[in-house]
Amino acid sequence: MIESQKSSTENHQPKLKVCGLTDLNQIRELVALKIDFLGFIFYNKSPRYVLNHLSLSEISNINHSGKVGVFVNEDLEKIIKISEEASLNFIQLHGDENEDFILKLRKKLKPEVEIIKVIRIGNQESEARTKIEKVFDSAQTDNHQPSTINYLLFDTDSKAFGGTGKTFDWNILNEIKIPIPYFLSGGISLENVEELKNFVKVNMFENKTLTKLNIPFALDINSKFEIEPGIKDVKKISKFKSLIMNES
Ligand SMILES: O=C(O)c1ccccc1NCC(=O)[C@H](O)[C@H](O)COP(=O)(O)O
Repeated sequence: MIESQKSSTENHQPKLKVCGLTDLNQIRELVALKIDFLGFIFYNKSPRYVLNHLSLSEISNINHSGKVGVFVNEDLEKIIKISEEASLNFIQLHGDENEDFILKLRKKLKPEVEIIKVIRIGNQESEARTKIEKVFDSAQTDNHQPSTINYLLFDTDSKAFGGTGKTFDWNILNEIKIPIPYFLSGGISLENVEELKNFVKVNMFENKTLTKLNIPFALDINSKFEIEPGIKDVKKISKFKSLIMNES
């Protein structure tokens, strides 16, 4: 984890990821707003499929250290190629990628590129727990580096994989030991800011030590801040950022 990311966890102030970007002017505005992570969808069934709008070299030329490529059950060599040609900093695996695949990917990716593994949450706490344990049992066995997966991202389960605008019951996460920093995702909007702040507060209050804190490392927003798929409402994002960072 890089230094700036550590200090954010220690301050209990979640970082912000805006996902599903397709427009260079909007990306410039979001960079000026100091958005921490910029998400690009490389899944051609998504209405936010970035390669319908931007080339890999245009993405590569965006000067930002939080460029996240989102992939769903993609071919490993294709992920490597895109990661290098678009100069991505993070790979978000949003499908059913298994431990073997993630390990192979880790070995082929540049060491500085970090992996975010998505866990899609349904209605059952026990199911969520099993999914987390499965990811970690496998990632930590044999001589695997503990850093195979750098972050988790919890999103709402759906056949579309992501970008649904639907929330899951965040309280499911309260009872689960989450061993690494995580992104909270799925239907986050201006309408649930108070609920979100409450969730973060409850977690800070109920856990005594920093290592046990279950608060999100970052919040991931997408379809609830759009005018149409891939076109963001930057004013709305700016308002959300102020509210969540207690700036207003
Ligand atoms: O956004 C998409 O179209 C998408 C499609 C397939 C897989 C992932 C996708 N998005 C990835 C994200 O990280 C989204 O931000 C996340 O699913 C939350 O989206 P939303 O519920 O719309 O806030």
